[in-house]
Amino acid sequence: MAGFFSRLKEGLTKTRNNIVSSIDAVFGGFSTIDEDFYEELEEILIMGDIGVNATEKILERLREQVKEKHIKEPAACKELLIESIREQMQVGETAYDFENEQSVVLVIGVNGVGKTTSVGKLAGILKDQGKNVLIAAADTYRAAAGEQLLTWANRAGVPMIGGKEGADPASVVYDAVNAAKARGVDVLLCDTAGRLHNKKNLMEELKKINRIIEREFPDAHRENLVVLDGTTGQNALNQAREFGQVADLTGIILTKMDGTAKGGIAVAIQSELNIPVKYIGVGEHIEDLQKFDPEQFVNALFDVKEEDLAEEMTGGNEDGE
Ligand SMILES: Nc1nc2c(ncn2[C@@H]2O[C@H](COP(=O)(O)OP(=O)(O)OP(=O)(O)O)[C@@H](O)[C@H]2O)c(=O)[nH]1
Repeated sequence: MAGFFSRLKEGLTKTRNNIVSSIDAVFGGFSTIDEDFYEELEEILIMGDIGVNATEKILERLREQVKEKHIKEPAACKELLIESIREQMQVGETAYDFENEQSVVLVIGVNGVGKTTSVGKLAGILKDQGKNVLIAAADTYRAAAGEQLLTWANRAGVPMIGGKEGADPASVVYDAVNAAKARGVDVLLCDTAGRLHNKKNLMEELKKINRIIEREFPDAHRENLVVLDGTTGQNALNQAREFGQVADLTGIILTKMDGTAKGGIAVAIQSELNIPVKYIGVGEHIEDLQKFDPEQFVNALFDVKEEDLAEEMTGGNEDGE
């Protein structure tokens, strides 16, 4: 787990250097907690893509706590700010039932966000858990997409079912679902296209794929993961909302968090979408896709030291790691 945490921390370096060092500068630069202090914090959080709504909630909570605890020194409320961000990210227990049941996992998202890469990484993770995994390459619009996925499938040591360029993606899914049933596959991972002639066609195709899975494999546990590119900021929220109109989204894979200084988007997503971030991508290697733990994310971001965590845990958090 230590390796995981340090990879996460390393992946969040750009965000830490941006948001967290600016926050530190405010804590160090103000001698009293006044409106200017809150305004500066607000600006930094919004600039870091935490989003207007989540920022408002975070600062409202901070103000309450500052009042309640009679805090006068800005430096003394850093912990409270971190805690308030943590609170905003809590969405309850995140379930990974697809790991333990026969499942079909549909991976959707717009073009270039990291769907194929994430399917490949996920296949590797599940295979390492001893699962029988099958990949369906339902992005038949781009020949390179199938080849790229095959490279990942080979790397993960997992079979793949694809179709010729231009084949009907729904027919690839049909074949893959039936193969999954026949072979007793634990998890079928379906990569989908991110680009069609227009958005309407893309959405219609996803609906069709959904219907086929429901009809052919009604007993399978379903997981619909939308992939969002962390570097696209608030746009990512809109994409999730749009995909949410055609598929019952069960989780988010937030990619490229290593490539952005505005990793606050994870806070905005957790706080505003009501769909849990299940995985976070912090690099291009297989081990750079990690299960998302909001607590760990905030600790990695703010570089919360182990001693501080131990203190917090003895403060009543019994189910800490
Ligand atoms: N740095 C970084 N790069 C990533 C991450 N995830 C994906 N990428 C890169 O993002 C690029 C696009 O990823 P793809 O997996 O091809 O995206 P896609 O959504 O399948 O794209 P289409 O097939 O065009 O729809 C690739 O160069 C990946 O290596 C990540 O977490 N960090």
